[in-house]
Amino acid sequence: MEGGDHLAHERKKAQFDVEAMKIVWAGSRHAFEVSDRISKLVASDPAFRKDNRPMLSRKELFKNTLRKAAYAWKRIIELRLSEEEASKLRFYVDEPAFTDLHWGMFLPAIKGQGTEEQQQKWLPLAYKMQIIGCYAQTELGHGSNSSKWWPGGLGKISTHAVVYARLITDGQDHGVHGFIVQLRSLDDHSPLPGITVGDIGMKFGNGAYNTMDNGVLRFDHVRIPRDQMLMKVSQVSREGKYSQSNVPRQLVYGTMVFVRQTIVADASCALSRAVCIATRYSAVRRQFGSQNGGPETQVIDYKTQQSRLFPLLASAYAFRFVGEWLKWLYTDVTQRLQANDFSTLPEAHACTAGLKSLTTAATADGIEECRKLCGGHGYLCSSGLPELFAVYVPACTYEGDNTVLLLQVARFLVKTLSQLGSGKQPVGTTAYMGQVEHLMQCHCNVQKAEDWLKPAVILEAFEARSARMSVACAKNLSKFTNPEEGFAELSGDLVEAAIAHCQLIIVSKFIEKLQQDIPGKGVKQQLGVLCNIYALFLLHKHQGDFLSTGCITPKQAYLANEQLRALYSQARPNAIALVDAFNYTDHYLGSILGCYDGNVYPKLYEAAWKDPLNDSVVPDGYREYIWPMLKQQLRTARL
Ligand SMILES: CC/C=C\C/C=C\C/C=C\C/C=C\C/C=C\C/C=C\CC/C=C/C(=O)SCCNC(=O)CCNC(=O)[C@H](O)C(C)(C)COP(=O)(O)OP(=O)(O)OC[C@H]1O[C@@H](n2cnc3c(N)ncnc32)[C@H](O)[C@@H]1OP(=O)(O)O
Ligand SMILES: Cc1cc2nc3c(=O)[nH]c(=O)nc-3n(C[C@H](O)[C@H](O)[C@H](O)COP(=O)(O)OP(=O)(O)OC[C@H]3O[C@@H](n4cnc5c(N)ncnc54)[C@H](O)[C@@H]3O)c2cc1C
Repeated sequence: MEGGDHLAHERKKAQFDVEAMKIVWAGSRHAFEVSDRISKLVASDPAFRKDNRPMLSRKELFKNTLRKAAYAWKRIIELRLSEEEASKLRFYVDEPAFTDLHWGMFLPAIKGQGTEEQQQKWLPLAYKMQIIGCYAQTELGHGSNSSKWWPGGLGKISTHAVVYARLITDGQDHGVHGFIVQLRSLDDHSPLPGITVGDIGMKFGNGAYNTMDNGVLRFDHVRIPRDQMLMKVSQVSREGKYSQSNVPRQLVYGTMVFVRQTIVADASCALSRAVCIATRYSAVRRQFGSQNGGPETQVIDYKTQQSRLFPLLASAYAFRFVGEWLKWLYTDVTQRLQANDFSTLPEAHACTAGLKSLTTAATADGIEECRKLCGGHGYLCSSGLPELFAVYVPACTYEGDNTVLLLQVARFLVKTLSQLGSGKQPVGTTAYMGQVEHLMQCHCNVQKAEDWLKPAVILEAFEARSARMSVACAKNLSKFTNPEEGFAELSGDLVEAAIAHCQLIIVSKFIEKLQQDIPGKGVKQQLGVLCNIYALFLLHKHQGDFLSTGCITPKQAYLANEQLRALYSQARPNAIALVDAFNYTDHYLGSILGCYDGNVYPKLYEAAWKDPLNDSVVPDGYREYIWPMLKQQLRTARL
C-alpha cells in the first residue's frame, strides 16, 4: 500500500472524541490553539530543519543552533509573539540552546531573588536580549570555591551569569548567595579581566545535548559591585554590614522550585513523544502469528507489547495532569510568598523535588523502553528515539540528582510525622498522614477484580502503603542516638518511602482530574481507563511494598493484575487516537516510525539512501585500506 493513511483503520476504532481530548491534553482551548498554530509555524519553516543533526560535527551543530536561535528571535519580534507564544516556539524548535537557560533560569532567578530595584535594572535588558544570562551553581569539585562546571549557555555565549558563591564579610561566612556577574565584553565578547571561561566538551550522543555550550568558569580577583548581589533575601550595606529580610533563607533556592516544576511538565512531553512513536509503529508493524495465510499479527496486539506500552501511555497522561497541578501549586506558593506567607514553601519544595525525580526517571526509562518496543528500527537515528533519549537522560541529574532529591522528600516526610506528636495537622499532599492511625491498621476491601476500579480503594491502598513505609522509617530512625547517622544508614529505605509518597501524589492528582467536568464524547471514560492502568501498573510493579506492609493480600495482588489485563484490552482500540490527541506534528516527532500516516517502510528505505555514506558506491578509504587487504589475501591464497 503506497501513500494514504496507513493508520486510518486504527483511527476509526476510537471510542472517544479525539478533538476534545486534544483540548484536555493541552490544558485549555486557548493553550491548544496557541500550541497548534505555533507547532505548524515551526514545522513549515525550512530554517528549523533538524533531521541532519546527528551528521553534523560539534562546531557545525553549535553554529547551526546559534543560527536557529537568532532566526527564532527574529520571528518572535516580527510576528510580535506573546511570551507564551515565544516559549512555545522555542519548545517546537526542539533544540537545547543557551536560550533555555536565559529564559528558564537567569530571568527567573533575578525575578525571584532580586529586589524591585534590581529587577527594574536587569529584567528589561534580559527581556530584550541585550544581555544573555545563564545560571552558575554547580562546581567542578566540592564547595562553592573551586571552578563552576556545567552551566548551560556559559561555555561560549552568555554575557552574564547568576553565580552562586559564598558571601564572606568581615571574615564571617554567610553561606551561599546569588550574584549577577558580567562575564564577557558586550563589544567583542571577550572574557572580562580575571575571568576564564570555556566549553566543558562533548557530551553523550551525537547531536542531542551537544547543541548546548555547558561551560567552565574561574574567577581570579574579580570584583562584583555590591548592588549585583541578589538582595531580596539578605543584604550587604555600603558599610559592609550583613542583614537578612524577614523571609526564609531557603528562598535563595527558589529558582530550583520553579525549574523543577517545568521539568515535570516537560517529562510528559518527552514521554508522550516516545510513546506516540512506539504506539504508531506497533500498529504498523506486523510480525508472526499469521493464521490460515492471513496477515501477520500487528505487534500492538501482543499482550506483552501492551503490558510494556500502555503503562507508558498512561504515565504520559498522569505526568501531564500532575504537571498541571504542580504549576497551580507553584503559582499559589508564589502568591503566598508575596503576602509574606511562607507556610507552604517546604511542601512546594518537597513536591517539586520528588515529582521531578519520579517523572524524569520514569521518562528516561520509558524512552529506552519505547526504543526496544520498536525492535531494530528503534535503534536507527531516523526513529527519533536515540536522540530523544540522549537529550532527555541528563534530566535525571540536572536540577538535582534524583536520589539526592528523594532524600529531601524523605526529610520532609519524617519531619511531618514527627510534628504529628505536637498536634500539628498535616495539610496538602501530606494530609493523609493525619489519618495515620487508621492507615496503619486498615484492610483493603477488594474481593473481585473490578473492586480495583474504585478510586477510594486505590487511594486507600496507596495512602496506607506510603504511611506505613514512612512510619517504619521514622521508628527505625528513632533507634539512633545521632539522627544524621540514622538518616545515612537508612537512606535506602527513606528513598523508597519517598517514592511511595510521590506515586501517591500522581495517582491522587489523576483521580482528582477525573472528578472535574470533562466534556467530549467518551473522553472521561478513556481517561478513567488510563488512570486505572497507571495506578494498577504501579501496584503490580511495587507489589512487594504493598504486600510486605500488609496493605493488600496476595489474592488482592493477583486480582489487581487480572484487572490490569482487562484494562489493556479496553485501551487497545483507542491507542492510536490517544496518541493523536498529543497533536504532535511530524516535524516535532522527528521520527519515521512515528509519522502520522504510518507509511513507515518506504520512508525508511528512502532515508537510508540519503545517508552521506551512500553518496558514493565505493566509500572513501576503500582504496587505501580494504583493497590492499583483499589483494594480500588473494596473493596468499594463490601461494
Ligand atoms: C531530540 C530532542 C531534541 C531537543 C529536545 C529539546 C528539549 C529538551 C527536552 C526536555 C528537557 C526538559 C526540561 C528542560 C527544562 C529545563 C532544564 C534545562 C536545562 C537544565 C539546567 C540545569 C540546571 C541545574 O542543574 S542548576 C543546579 C541545580 N543543583 C541542584 O539542584 C543541587 C541539588 N541540591 C540541592 O538542591 C541542595 O538542597 C542545595 C540547594 C544545594 C542545598 O544544600 P544544603 O546541604 O546546603 O541544604 P539542605 O539540602 O540540607 O537544605 C536546607 C534546608 O533548605 C530546604 N531546601 C533545600 N532546597 C530547597 C528549595 N529549592 N526550596 C526550598 N527549600 C529548600 C531543605 O528542605 C532544608 O529545609 P529544612 O532545614 O527545613 O530541613
Ligand atoms: C546536561 C546538564 C546540564 C546542567 N546544567 C547546569 C546548569 O545550567 N547550571 C548548573 O549550575 N548546573 C548544571 N548542571 C549540573 C547539575 O545540576 C549537577 O550535575 C547535579 O546537581 C548533580 O550534582 P553532581 O554532578 O555534583 O553529582 P554528585 O552530587 O557528585 O552525584 C554523584 C553520585 O553521588 C550520589 N550522591 C550525591 N550526594 C549524595 C547524598 N547526599 N546522599 C546519597 N547519595 C548522594 C548521587 O546520587 C550520584 O549517584 C547540569 C548538569 C547536566 C548533566
